Amino acid sequence: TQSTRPQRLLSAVQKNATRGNPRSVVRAIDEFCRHKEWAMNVGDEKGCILDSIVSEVNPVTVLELGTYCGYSTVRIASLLPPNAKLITLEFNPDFAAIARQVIAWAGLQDKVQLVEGSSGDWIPKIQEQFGINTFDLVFLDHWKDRYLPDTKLMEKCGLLRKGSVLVADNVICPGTPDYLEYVRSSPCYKSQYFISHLEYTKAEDGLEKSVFLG
Ligand SMILES: O=C(NC/C=C/[C@H]1O[C@@H](n2cnc3cncnc32)[C@H](O)[C@@H]1O)c1cc([N+](=O)[O-])cc(O)c1O
Ligand SMILES: [Mg+2]
Repeated sequence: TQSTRPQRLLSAVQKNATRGNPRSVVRAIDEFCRHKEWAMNVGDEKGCILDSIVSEVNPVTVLELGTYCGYSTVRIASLLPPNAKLITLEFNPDFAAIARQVIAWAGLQDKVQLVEGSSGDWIPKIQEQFGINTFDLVFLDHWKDRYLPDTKLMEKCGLLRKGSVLVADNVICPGTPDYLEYVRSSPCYKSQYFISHLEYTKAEDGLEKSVFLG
């Protein structure tokens, strides 16, 4: 049977990356996506911006919405302090299965909890299920029309505290206009745009960093 792109991406990791070396996993995926098959990872250029924000926040609790193949999961988790936890939500079982293997190849399975399910269902259950009260950092990279409803849901569930940092991918391409309008106009957020390019292309895209003011 024909393989899927995520399966071919995983094969590239297993062939070209060193077990237990997250940087080699990130490099192998970027090489595959730049020279073989484009895939919707945050990528190397926006990834460097994401790395700098993660390092600045030095989060103990992280939530990622939309795991896909686990590229940004590995990038973020590789920068976390030893006691930190990253919860990543992915509702497509095929993508989740690939991401688990990519995360394991990087040796980061002890820092990462991949939850198979939808953000809408799981955001209200995280506190009771995982004993996490609030998130220091949230990375939004799932369906673009879910960014705003899920942000409002996180506020409602008390998952954000004064100083929590939201980082949103693709605010220009494909674009998340309603989310951008909300975080840039709401008095509850201090927002900043980091201009970059859509992964592996010359098109403009960027990350929006929004600090929740409580
Ligand atoms: O569409 C994009 N991303 C959507 C990502 C979607 C991923 O998040 C999961 N998901 C969705 N809602 C979910 C709710 N709950 C859990 N997982 C969920 C989907 O199963 C998929 O694994 C995209 C597109 C381009 N592009 O150039 O076209 C570039 C990018 O960087 C992108 O991120
Ligand atoms: Mg994206």
